[in-house]
Amino acid sequence: MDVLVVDHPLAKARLSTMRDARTDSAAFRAALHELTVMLIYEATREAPVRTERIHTPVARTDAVRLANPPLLVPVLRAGLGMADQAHKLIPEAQMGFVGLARDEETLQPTPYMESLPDDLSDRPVLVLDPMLATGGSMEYTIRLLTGRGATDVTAICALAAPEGLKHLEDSGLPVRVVTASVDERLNDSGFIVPGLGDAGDRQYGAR
Ligand SMILES: O=P(O)(O)OC[C@H]1O[C@H](OP(=O)(O)OP(=O)(O)O)[C@H](O)[C@@H]1O
Ligand SMILES: O=c1cc[nH]c(=O)[nH]1
Ligand SMILES: [Mg+2]
Repeated sequence: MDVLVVDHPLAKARLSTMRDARTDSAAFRAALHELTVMLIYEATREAPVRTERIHTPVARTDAVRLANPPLLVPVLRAGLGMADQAHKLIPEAQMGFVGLARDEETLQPTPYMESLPDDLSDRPVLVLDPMLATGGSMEYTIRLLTGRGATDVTAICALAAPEGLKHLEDSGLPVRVVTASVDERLNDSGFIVPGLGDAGDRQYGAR
């Protein structure tokens, strides 16, 4: 499985703000917005493009556009904090939504919302979720997508745990991961260490 770690100093700085327990909700959301721009920018570096001839005020030249704009899929709640920034970078993208809440006893994802196009064949998909912990929520989401024909899925995460990456790799699903950090491990409660806590609660308050 292809894993790209975006360890640019500016990405590390935003992630450090998110990790710091003193960072309040507004500052946490702002840092996630800025980090999302960097993650999407790197994730789409090799995206196929098409060209068309345009006129500048001075001469004719080639204009470059994405050949096949992706579907963006934020995983609620925490992934909502990445949706607007991703959409600003790729304004021609469509957006689907998946709502999952991890059961904190069993660590299994409980679905509560799904709004996706029926046919995703030939369409790249960017799944937006800041946290890849056990990998259960991402696996659930990717199975929804591959069930609709998706074959080109990229998971965009602020943080990934080694356990979650292994889980996805073992699943055999067609996914690439772009993250700002692969952290040390999960703790006994399934939280990423050192991590940043609960990314949903830190943006929106405790459920
Ligand atoms: O890899 P996993 O072990 O499945 O954990 C990761 C999931 O946990 C968080 O969501 P959470 O269930 O806390 O919901 P929230 O976004 O509403 O807080 C996170 O945003 C992921 O979706
Ligand atoms: O560390 C973690 C693990 C799962 N979900 C989170 O929001 N944080
Ligand atoms: Mg949460």
